[in-house]
Amino acid sequence: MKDHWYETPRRTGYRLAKYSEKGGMQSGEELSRLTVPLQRGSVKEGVNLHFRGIYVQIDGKDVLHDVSGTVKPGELLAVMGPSGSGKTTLLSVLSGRVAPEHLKSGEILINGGPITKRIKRKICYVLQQDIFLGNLTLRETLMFTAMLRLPEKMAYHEKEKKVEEIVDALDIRKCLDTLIGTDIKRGLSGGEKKRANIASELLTDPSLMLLDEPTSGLDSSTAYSLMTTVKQYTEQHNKTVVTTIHQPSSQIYHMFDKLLLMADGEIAYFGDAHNILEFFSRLGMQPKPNYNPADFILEKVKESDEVERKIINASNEMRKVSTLSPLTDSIETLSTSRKNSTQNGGIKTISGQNHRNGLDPKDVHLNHVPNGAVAVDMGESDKEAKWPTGFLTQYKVLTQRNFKEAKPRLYSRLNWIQNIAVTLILALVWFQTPLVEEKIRDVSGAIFFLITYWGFMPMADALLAFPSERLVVNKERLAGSYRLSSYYLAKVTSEAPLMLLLPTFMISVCYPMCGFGNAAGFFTTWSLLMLSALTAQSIGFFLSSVFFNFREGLVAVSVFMLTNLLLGGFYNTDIPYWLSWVQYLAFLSYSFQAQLLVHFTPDHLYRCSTDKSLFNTCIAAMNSTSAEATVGNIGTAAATTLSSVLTSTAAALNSTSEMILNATTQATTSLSTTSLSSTMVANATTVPPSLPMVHIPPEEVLNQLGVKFPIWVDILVMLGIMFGFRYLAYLVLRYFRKPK
Ligand SMILES: Nc1ncnc2c1ncn2[C@@H]1O[C@H](COP(=O)(O)OP(=O)(O)OP(=O)(O)O)[C@@H](O)[C@H]1O
Repeated sequence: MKDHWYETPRRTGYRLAKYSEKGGMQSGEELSRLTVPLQRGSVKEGVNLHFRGIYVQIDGKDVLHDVSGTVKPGELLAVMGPSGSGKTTLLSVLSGRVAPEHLKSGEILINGGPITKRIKRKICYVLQQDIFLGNLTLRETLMFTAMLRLPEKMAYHEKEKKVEEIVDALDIRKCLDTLIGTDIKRGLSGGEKKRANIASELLTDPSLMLLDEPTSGLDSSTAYSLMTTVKQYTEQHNKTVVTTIHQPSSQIYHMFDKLLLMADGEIAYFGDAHNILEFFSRLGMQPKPNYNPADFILEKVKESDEVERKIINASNEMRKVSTLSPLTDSIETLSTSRKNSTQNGGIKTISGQNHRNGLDPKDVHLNHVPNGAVAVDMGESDKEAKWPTGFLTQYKVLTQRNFKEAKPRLYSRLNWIQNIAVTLILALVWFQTPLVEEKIRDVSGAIFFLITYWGFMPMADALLAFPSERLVVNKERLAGSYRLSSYYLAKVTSEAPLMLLLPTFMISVCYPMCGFGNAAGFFTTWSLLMLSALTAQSIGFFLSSVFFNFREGLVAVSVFMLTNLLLGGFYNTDIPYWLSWVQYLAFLSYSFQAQLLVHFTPDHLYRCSTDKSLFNTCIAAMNSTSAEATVGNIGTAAATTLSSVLTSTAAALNSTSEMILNATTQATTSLSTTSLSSTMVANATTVPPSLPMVHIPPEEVLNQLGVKFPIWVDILVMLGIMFGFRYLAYLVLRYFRKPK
């Protein structure tokens, strides 16, 4: 074996520090220079990455066991190994995303310094899955990323230019206006998505790029073209790239500068990728001529446990020799002598060069400059803001992005069809409902339906709010793109107007068609319906933050709504005392009562029933009408008697005088008329004769319908529930849904 392991960067003019298994260092005076030289001031350089002795244990199993390596600017390190050998875990460790309880030990140096929180944010980590918001186009995706992750002071047109450059570099210009796509809606192809994934990470111009399986799922020519692009980008822009890869073609394999072969969490080889066959041949393992080296080494590692052990042992031997070399000695000395080794996200990080220069690791940080790579500053206090953009910019950009993303979800064709159908049924069934006592129950039924429907719908819609974009938000939060608070506020702000359009449509059609009131009444009814829908949405947000699984969330919404309905006093007024308190928590009950209060008002009176009424005012009016009718009956009887007396007197006197005859005729006529009237009055004792137009006082209707509180109490309670649940959802996201 010849030269391998560490060498100082060509670009910085340092001499090669070569080691051989036999002889150790051949040119070692630069051993102290493990990294790119760091000078005071801003030095636009690449990043040297060193990791050493990484141990990761998950559930008692050693996932990574003493893994070490190094990569320089302009180099492409491939991490290969059978499935489950720990490749992804290693990338997670390098990006600082492994839980502290799993990372038992290890050191990671970036340019000889520790990975501070800010440096961590400058490392681009392209995940294996292509995580995007599917309803945005590629251009929108990249522009929103640029707006969020590039410095605020960078002009908009510069950000556009940057996007254009990256799009060209990755050859995805032709699909700039194509939707990313979802499971249902087709969009970018697999290869385009991979490029888009890398493009969105490259926007921040990271110096260290960690790519997890960038070619998985791609056909060989797409994979080759993608890796060619990555290789060119690495060299041209002096990037340091670590990529995991499963089974590269030989063409792709030859692009790698270094290879880290993993087997069962251990190193089976680390060194120059082109020396791998030599390493295997020294172990007596020769590939057939023209055999793909990648296939060969993976086959060997997987051949049997003994072969795997033999390869690992040989690799360890090779590393031992290297450990004796002055270079690694030097690392050792540095690591042990370090006074200020720091703990960062579970990763023990040490400062190398900086300490020797008498500088504190805290003073080493990476600054992003718009057009260059990472600028390594030393000796200056860390003045860089924690976030690339301010709260307001984040809020504005995220609101716009969410508005675009949520619109297709909330205004899907299915949603419109459903709502138009329900609106039509409601408007036709309750069409021009007359304002009579018999219709009070019907109208309150319509109100109840409206608030229940607009209780359930926003709640169920909100269930998808967080789970649908959880992966994107987690990825962006881990990359330090924005604050959770700005995301959350943007989310609730942008979804509110979107959600309110459909109930507004429904109430605007139904209110006049059903004859529910005048314009003033419409406004208050609409406002209360919106408040109710927003309250329901808040509960949905909360449930969505708790249950990331949609099915579980749907069950939670159903249980919540049914509890509201069953214990809210709508169906049963005789709720057991130990459960009766629940009705005071039922938001539907407040919403319903508020709607009743604005509907049954003095401007919108209902007429008493002409049959049996339930309302005191109507009963009293009915009774007084009956009494009047009885008094009239008595008068008629007296007239009849008088007429009879007159008639009989006339007959008795046998008077033929005209006057008396006239009187008799008049009396007879009067008798027949009176008899008719008497019959009518007799019938009116059960049905009053024309009951005067009596209206039911609204308070009697409200009392009858069980309204308990004044409207301001209902509104206050709904506002309380709305803000309370929104805040609870935020707390859940912040403390229980931290991205890992
Ligand atoms: N969170 C976890 N809980 C339990 N086991 C885990 C966890 N993460 C990783 N492992 C285990 O660690 C081992 C290495 O996993 P890792 O994903 O790093 O492998 P890999 O080489 O990237 O595999 P692949 O090539 O299939 O993606 C596997 O055995 C895996 O089951």
